[in-house]
Amino acid sequence: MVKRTYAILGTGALGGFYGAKLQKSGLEVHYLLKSDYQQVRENGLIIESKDGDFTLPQVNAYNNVEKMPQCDVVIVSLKTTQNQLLRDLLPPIVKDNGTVLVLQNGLDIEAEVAEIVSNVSIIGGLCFLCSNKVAPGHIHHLDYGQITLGEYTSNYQLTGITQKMREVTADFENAGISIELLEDLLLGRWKKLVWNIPYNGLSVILDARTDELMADIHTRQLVENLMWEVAAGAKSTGRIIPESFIQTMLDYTVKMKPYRTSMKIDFDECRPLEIEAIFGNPFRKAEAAGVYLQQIRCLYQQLKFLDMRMRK
Ligand SMILES: NC(=O)C1=CN([C@@H]2O[C@H](COP(=O)(O)OP(=O)(O)OC[C@H]3O[C@@H](n4cnc5c(N)ncnc54)[C@H](OP(=O)(O)O)[C@@H]3O)[C@@H](O)[C@H]2O)C=CC1
Ligand SMILES: CC(C)(CO)C(=O)C(=O)O
Repeated sequence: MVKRTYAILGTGALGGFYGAKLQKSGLEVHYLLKSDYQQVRENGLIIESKDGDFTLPQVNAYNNVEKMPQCDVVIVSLKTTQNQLLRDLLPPIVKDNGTVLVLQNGLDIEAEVAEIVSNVSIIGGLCFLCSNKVAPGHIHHLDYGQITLGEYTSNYQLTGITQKMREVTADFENAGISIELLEDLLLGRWKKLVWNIPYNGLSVILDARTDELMADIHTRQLVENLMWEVAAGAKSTGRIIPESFIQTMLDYTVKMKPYRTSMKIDFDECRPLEIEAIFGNPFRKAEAAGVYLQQIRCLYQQLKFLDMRMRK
């Protein structure tokens, strides 16, 4: 059987981790980098992981997509704040009839990708991962790692489990990454937002870790109210998030090790925040369906202020 080749668009905390796992399992992986290019080209990748540390002294590193070979599967793992680059980065490296696997947080990114490339399958992946890039080419995987995958079709109609989903799943599972398959990508994306909207947003605005947000009765209530509003957003697009799921997310976070969300880390390190993909797209999608997500819009407005002030 011919092995599929992979490209990683953005070799950071997430792309570096999954790419290195795929390479370690025997697949050919090509990594696009920016500031870490020289270091990674010369020294490879270091993965410090709760599942076992490993290094890849030699990797296929690039700082220009034009030099990369076309690959069967292209993993989009930039921060969504860089997605305006996809128009230039994606077309040269994805094979005709290949797959684009979007592993970013947020909503509606697959629809943006579909406007850029045609004759490819687009799969969205929700990553339940806690990983940080701690130095150039050095990734620290703290916890979790499972990915939930669903294939995108126009307007997020239900697809069932497709052949392309099964192929990607086989490669990831062979690399030791657990996969769950979804027939309804849009529902999966809304469910991931049940976590990301309250915790990412409040962690920045209130300067708090997840354990602090859960320990205080006022912030815990805020978290829960926001989760309900995400469920209302989902409902406006015809997707039902059951009450039990909200309870599961609250319980999951209470049991989690105290966690500084990725948005809080970005804020602390003065990097642009993924506000549009995680907050803007959801409230705009709901508004287009006639439902006004007041609390989420309020978080969005505060985060936009903080992001703008930080950049000044
Ligand atoms: N980290 C995690 O545990 C999780 C992350 N996610 C999501 O995954 C996505 C990626 O996040 P994460 O990996 O944490 O982010 P990182 O910032 O760690 O990684 C993004 C990488 O993209 C690189 N990059 C940026 N611009 C370019 C460019 N023009 N060419 C090549 N490389 C470029 C960055 O390089 P440089 O540093 O040089 O700018 C960086 O290494 C986000 O949407 C996030 O929300 C979802 C779940 C968990
Ligand atoms: C929920 C969490 C922290 C890990 O499961 C995550 O996936 C994220 O930061 O987006």
